[in-house]
Amino acid sequence: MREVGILDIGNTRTKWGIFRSGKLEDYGAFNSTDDREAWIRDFSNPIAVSDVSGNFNFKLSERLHPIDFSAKLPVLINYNNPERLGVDRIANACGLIFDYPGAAMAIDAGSCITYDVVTEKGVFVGGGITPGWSMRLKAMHEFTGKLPLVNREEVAAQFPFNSTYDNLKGSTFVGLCAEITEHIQIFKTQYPTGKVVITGGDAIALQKALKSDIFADPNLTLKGIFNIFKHQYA
Ligand SMILES: Nc1ncnc2c1ncn2[C@@H]1O[C@H](COP(=O)(O)OP(=O)(O)O)[C@@H](O)[C@H]1O
Ligand SMILES: CC(C)(COP(=O)(O)O)[C@@H](O)C(=O)NCCC(=O)O
Ligand SMILES: [K+]
Repeated sequence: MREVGILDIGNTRTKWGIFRSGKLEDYGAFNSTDDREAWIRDFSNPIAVSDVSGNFNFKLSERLHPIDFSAKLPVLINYNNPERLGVDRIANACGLIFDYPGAAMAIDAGSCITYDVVTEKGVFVGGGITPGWSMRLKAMHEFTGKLPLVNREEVAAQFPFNSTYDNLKGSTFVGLCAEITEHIQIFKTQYPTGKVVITGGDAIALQKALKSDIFADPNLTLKGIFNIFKHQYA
């Protein structure tokens, strides 16, 4: 297993990674499905795939291996309906287990925000799911007659915000940060020495704004998929 490719197919973007001798050496995100297909065609080694979009064609190449959640995993799963659990969330749990020993929580700020908690004994015990940053802004535009589509960015202004754009932008951001901070606080009450790791497309922007002491690890899911693949095929 000198070289392994990884695909993390989310509901917004597909992220890719290449591990050589167990180390993530190259990574990125595709701009289109055509780019993704070309990458798969050109990659000559096994490719481990996590797909939560549900519309990826695994028949494109025989080098594609869906990570199999009914097979052995480096994490134990304690979830009422494990058959529905997002594979990206299990991958995040498996990323935590190897790189952040002890109790830990992954916050994956992607299309949705997921909270994934792993105990010190290496058991995934659930977490939470809420709408992601872009999804919140898109929803207000789509489900109203008059609200504009606003870019996700922080506002320099303070509450009370003074224009339509800043009302949407500013309070969405205040709400997002408050929600994440509250989840971290609850987690810390239950696991006082637990580590918190933020990942996903919005991780860096959010880490900067959050006052809590948390790690940003944008490649946590890629590393978790690799850990699972290694566990199942090595
Ligand atoms: N270049 C980008 N294209 C699209 N979304 C981006 C980009 N950079 C950051 N984002 C933000 O990241 C989110 C997607 O994060 P990602 O972790 O890729 O999600 P998913 O795994 O659900 O596809 C978007 O909803 C958006 O808020
Ligand atoms: C919650 C998710 C939509 C997150 O997907 P993402 O935002 O990364 O595209 C995905 O993990 C999923 O479809 N989960 C299934 C439900 C569950 O985890 O219980
Ligand atoms: K994700």
